[in-house]
Amino acid sequence: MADDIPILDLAPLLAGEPDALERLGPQLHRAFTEVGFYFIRNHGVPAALIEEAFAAAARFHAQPLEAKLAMPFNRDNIGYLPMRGNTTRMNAVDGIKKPNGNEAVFFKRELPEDHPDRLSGRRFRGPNQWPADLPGFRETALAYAGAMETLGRRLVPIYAAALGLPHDWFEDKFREPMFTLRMTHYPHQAPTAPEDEWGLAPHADTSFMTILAQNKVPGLSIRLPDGRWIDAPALDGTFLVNGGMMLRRWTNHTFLATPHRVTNRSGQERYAIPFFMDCDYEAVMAPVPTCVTPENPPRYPPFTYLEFMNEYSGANYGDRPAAGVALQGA
Ligand SMILES: O=C(O)CCC(=O)C(=O)O
Ligand SMILES: [Fe+2]
Repeated sequence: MADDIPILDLAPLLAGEPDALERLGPQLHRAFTEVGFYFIRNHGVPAALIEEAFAAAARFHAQPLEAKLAMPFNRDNIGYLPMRGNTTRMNAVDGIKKPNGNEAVFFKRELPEDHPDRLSGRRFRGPNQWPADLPGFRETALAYAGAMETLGRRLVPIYAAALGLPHDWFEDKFREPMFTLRMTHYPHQAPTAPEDEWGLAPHADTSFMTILAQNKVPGLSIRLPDGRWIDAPALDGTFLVNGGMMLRRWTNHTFLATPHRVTNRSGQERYAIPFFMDCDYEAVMAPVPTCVTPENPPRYPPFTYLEFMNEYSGANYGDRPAAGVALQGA
């Protein structure tokens, strides 16, 4: 099944070979017009760091429930969301009725306390919440998020090449990109559980780019554009990357935001550590010029991260997510 999902080798790019982007661009274009997912290999992220991040996710969720509830999910989309704490409605693929069978914790970029956005209380710019009794957890989460951000920013010029843009076209829009690190725990579901009892119901991500570390425990499946659901293949030493709704809107529907879902009937606990990367807080996502033609006029007015996320999370949103808010990471 790996045949369905293109594999991009990053070695030439990371080695600085001059024609690397020219060669990767068409591969990415094919991935995002035919599948919506691609693998990357030779990405330069140490396997030990990935292992550590998975272990940190397991340690976090092994804490007593009270410790996790002490850092409740908030209006910045930061903190802990308990089991069955949300139901996929927005971006839902089929009529989803049951809450998601996972618990998750969300972290964003650390901003200095005197950062203007912190001082003015801008949404999605608040402080991370950290567990009080997990030595080393914060360091690992930040190291992993840092490695993912570096990797994500290396990938962005490939998107420009794929879209027929100058290779630095996105550069001033990804100077300090928004991101979310999500650490999810999917308890094992009984083999007899109903079909529609999802670990994570079918959805499209909100992100520009989602980077997902390979999971030793299966459970993720992907809906190809022809409607077939395939199990995500686990290729050693790779990351699986997909695009979300922001990429789809920004590219005026040229690129796919492919639905996917999780069920964990493996008999083991499953953890996942997706990293969702978006553009800068202030960047304006106006339809990419090469994606606008007389036959495909702009489908959306220009928008920002904040506008998109406010709309996505529901306008009337207090300190807690409104009941039924869908939450797929970023
Ligand atoms: O658990 C996984 O493998 C994928 C998770 C996912 O799709 C998400 O968090 O948006
Ligand atoms: Fe997802």
